[in-house]
Amino acid sequence: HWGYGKEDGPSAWHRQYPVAKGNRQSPIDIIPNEARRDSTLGPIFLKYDQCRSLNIANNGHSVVVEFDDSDDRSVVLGGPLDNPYRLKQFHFHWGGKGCEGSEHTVAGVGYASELHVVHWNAVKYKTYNDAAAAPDGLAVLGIFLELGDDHRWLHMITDALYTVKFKGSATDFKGFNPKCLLPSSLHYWTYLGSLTTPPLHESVTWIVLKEPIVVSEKQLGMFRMLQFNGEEEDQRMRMENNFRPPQNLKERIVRSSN
Ligand SMILES: Nc1nnc(SCC(=O)Nc2ccc(S(N)(=O)=O)cc2)s1
Ligand SMILES: [Zn+2]
Repeated sequence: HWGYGKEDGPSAWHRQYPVAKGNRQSPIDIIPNEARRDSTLGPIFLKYDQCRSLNIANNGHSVVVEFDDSDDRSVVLGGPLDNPYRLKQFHFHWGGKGCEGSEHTVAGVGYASELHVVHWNAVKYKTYNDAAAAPDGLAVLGIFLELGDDHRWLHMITDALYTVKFKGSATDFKGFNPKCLLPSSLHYWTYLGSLTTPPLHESVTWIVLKEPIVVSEKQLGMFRMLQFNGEEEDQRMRMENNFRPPQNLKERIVRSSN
């Protein structure tokens, strides 16, 4: 199975997932000076007030908070999107102590971590899995985390991490609204890309926010108590450095909101 180690990591994924060498792979290095300012790109709107979080889980690659996506109660719309996209889940990618950990980089510089808020096009597709394999199926909001003071709301996530230490564990996680994890500005870069983990489907309209949120090293360190392995496995592997490095931009352009 795929992972982030030497043998099963990003450089090996192409063997089982040939699309890894495709023309719209993610993440990428975003070069602000080369992004095209597009006046037709309007603001994005995040309608999360009615969102219903369900659980928090360790899927062996990251920690994921899932939402009830049985109706259009919470969606992202506007910006580059032709339809509203339904909130499905969010998860994180991070590094080792003091190392970089984001997936997208900005002019070659990485952040300590990156939050991905995953939405799917329920107007055009019947199920999430159908959408996840379609070129306009997903919209993922990328938010950079940089190190500084404690984030006032992240403790709601880090306080729950001990309950999902091992791969395959999940616990109830109700009443969490990801709005509390947003920066003050919703200015963004956008480009057409892919899932950043297998199956690497080229189905994502990426919306990467320019402004990072600030979390403390202590808070980010709590994520490293998670393990890639299941409770019953002998080999204990700390969950860290679960990020794919930037991929070739190929024939794509990155657009910038105003
Ligand atoms: N046959 C299939 N396997 N897996 C799927 S879709 C599962 C899924 O949601 N994967 C997923 C992978 C990466 C990302 S990410 N890091 O946000 O690009 C989001 C989501 S369809
Ligand atoms: Zn992700």
